[in-house]
Amino acid sequence: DFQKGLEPATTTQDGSALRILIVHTRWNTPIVQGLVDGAKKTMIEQHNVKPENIVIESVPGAYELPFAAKKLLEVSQIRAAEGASDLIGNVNLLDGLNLNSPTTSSTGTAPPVSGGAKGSRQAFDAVICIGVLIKGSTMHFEYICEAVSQGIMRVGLDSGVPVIFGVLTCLNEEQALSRAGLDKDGRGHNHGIDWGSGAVEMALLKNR
Ligand SMILES: O=c1[nH]c(NC[C@H](O)[C@H](O)[C@H](O)CO)c([N+](=O)[O-])c(=O)[nH]1
Repeated sequence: DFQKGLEPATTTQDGSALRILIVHTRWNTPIVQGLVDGAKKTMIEQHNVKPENIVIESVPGAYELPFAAKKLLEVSQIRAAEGASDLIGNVNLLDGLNLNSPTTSSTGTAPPVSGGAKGSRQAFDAVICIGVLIKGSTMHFEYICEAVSQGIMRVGLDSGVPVIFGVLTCLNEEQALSRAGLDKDGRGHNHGIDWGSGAVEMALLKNR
């Protein structure tokens, strides 16, 4: 069982250049929202991730998390490559980088990343998949937990982008509330905090 103080110690890291995707489910929404808020707040306040560089998407349930993470990662990587090709498209080999072109900034880097989820061309540096599975009276829970954990691991390994497993697999609602820091006696710990720190740490490791 979770014992306070055993979670991984985290120091502040420089997340200021990172773009992070959070995909969350629409099951057990008050608990999921607490976890999402914990991850987002930690990334912004402790690790200096820019709010406009945190993109939040939702899916019906935990079983949909791996597909959404895979798909949204792919789209972000294609858009980033398009951005780079726009830049390359403006290189006039005869006289070097055409710095007068409207699509390159004075430093000849890719077009300035316009803030916000839709406009940015920066690929995601990490994904956090957040969901809450609570056991019912059938084996449905076991099958989903296994499929989702294997699926999320596979997206990370296949894409080369770290995907944080932010899925609580609980035997009852009390366990879930405690792990989102929403339990009445306040003895719990919001695991979203650890997932936010983990996403920044693994994104920086990917970018080394
Ligand atoms: O996110 C969850 N999805 C759940 N089921 C839905 C599943 O994730 C898929 O959305 C559904 O099977 C359609 O693919 C849950 N339960 O069934 O208990 C649950 O607790 N949490």
